[in-house]
Amino acid sequence: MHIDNEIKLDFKDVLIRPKRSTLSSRSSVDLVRPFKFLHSKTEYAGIPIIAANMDTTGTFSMAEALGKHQLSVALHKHYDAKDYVEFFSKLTNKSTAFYSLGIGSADMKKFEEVMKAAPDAIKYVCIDVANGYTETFVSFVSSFRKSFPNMVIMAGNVVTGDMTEELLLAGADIVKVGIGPGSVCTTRKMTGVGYPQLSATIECADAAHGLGGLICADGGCTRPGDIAKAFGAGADFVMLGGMFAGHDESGGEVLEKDGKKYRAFYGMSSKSAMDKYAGGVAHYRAAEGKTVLLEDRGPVEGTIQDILGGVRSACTYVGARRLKELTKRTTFVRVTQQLNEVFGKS
Ligand SMILES: NC(=O)C1=CN([C@@H]2O[C@H](COP(=O)(O)OP(=O)(O)OC[C@H]3O[C@@H](n4cnc5c(N)ncnc54)[C@H](OP(=O)(O)O)[C@@H]3O)[C@@H](O)[C@H]2O)C=CC1
Ligand SMILES: Nc1nc2c(ncn2[C@@H]2O[C@H](COP(=O)(O)O)[C@@H](O)[C@H]2O)c(=O)[nH]1
Ligand SMILES: [K+]
Repeated sequence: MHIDNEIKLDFKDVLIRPKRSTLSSRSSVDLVRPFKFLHSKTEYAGIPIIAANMDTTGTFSMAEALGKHQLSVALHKHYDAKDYVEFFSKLTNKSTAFYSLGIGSADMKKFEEVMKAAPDAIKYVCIDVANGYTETFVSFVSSFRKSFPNMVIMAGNVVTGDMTEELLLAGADIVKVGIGPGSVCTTRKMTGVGYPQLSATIECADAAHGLGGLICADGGCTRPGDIAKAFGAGADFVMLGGMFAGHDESGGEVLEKDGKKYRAFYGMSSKSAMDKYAGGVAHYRAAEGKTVLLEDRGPVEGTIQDILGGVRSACTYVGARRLKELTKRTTFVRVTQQLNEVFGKS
C-alpha cells in the first residue's frame, strides 16, 4: 500500500486569477483551434468541445445542432450500421463527429460494416471503455492504429500520465481523461477508484504534450466556468455529458409530472442503459451509473451560447485572444469557496 500525500484538485477547488489584458471585447476572442495529430495526417479546425457518446447526448440531432457552431459530437454506439452510413456520408465537416466503439467484437464488426459501405466517410473515432488500464484495451488501440493509419483516434479513459503516454505510443492521437467525475457516474461510490479531474487534466496534458499528443478532459464540468478551467489546465478538447443533456436534441421520451416536462438522463453503465442494450446487468457486475430526471431544457442552442459566451469571457479576463493561449495565461488560485450560494445553488 502507498499513499500519495500531494493534494489533488477538482474544478471547484480553484479559480482562474485575472490578468492585464489588451482585449476590449469578448467578441474578439477566437475559440476555433487548429490541431495536427501525432499519428493521423488529418487536420482539425473547430471549437474543441465534444458532446459525450452517451445515448442521450451523442445523437445525430445533437451533431447537427453543435456542428453549426463547429463543436463536435461523439456519437453513441447504439445506432444501426445503416444509420451511421447515411449520417457520415452526408457529413460535410468531418471533424464535427466521432464514431464511437468499445472493444467488443460486435463493436468492431459494426464499424467494419460501416467502413465498407462508406470507406472515406469517417475520419474521427472514439474508442471508449470505462477502464483504460487493461492490456486488452492497449492492444486493441494498437491494432486499430495498424488497420487505420490515418484515422484520428481518441481513446480512453485514463487519469495518469504514464497511461496517457502508453496510449499515445500505442496509436492514440487524443487520450480521453476522466475516471469517475461524471454527473451520472457512480464508479467512485461503487469502487472507491478515481482521481480529481482538474489534477488529472493537468498531469495527463503535461504527459501528452511532451510526446506531441493531445488530451480530451471528459466529465465533471457542471458549468461554463469549469470548461474554461479544463482548457486552462491544458485540455485540448473538453467532453460534456450532463451539460448537453435534457435538451430537444437528446431524444428519449419526455415525461410529464405536475405540468412540467422532464427527460431521463442516465450513465452508460447504469441499470437503465444495461436493461436497454445488454438485457440487464450481468451477474458478476454492478451498475456504475445512475438515472436522473432533468427538467426539459428546450433547444440546445441557448446552452451552446452560454458555454461559448462563458469561455470567451474567461479568455478576456486573462488576455487570451485565442483559446490556444488560455493555458499559458492561466494561474489557478486555490479557494475554499468558489460561489456565493446564499440564495440557493445556481
Ligand atoms: N469515465 C468513466 O469513469 C466511466 C465511463 N463509463 C462509460 O460507460 C460505458 C459502458 O461501461 P461498461 O459497460 O461498464 O464497460 P465497458 O463498455 O467500458 O467495458 C469494456 C470492457 O472492459 C472490461 N472491463 C474490465 N474491467 C472493467 C471495469 N472495471 N469496468 C468496466 N469494464 C471493465 C469489460 O469486461 P467485463 O464486463 O467482463 O468486466 C468489457 O469487456 C463506457 O464505455 C463508458 O463510456 C463507465 C464507467 C466509468
Ligand atoms: N462511471 C460512469 N461514467 C459514465 C457513465 N456514463 C457516462 N460516463 C462518463 O461521464 C462522462 C460525462 O460526464 P459529465 O459530468 O459531463 O456528465 C462521459 O463522457 C463518460 O466518460 C456511467 O454510467 N458510469
Ligand atoms: K466515456
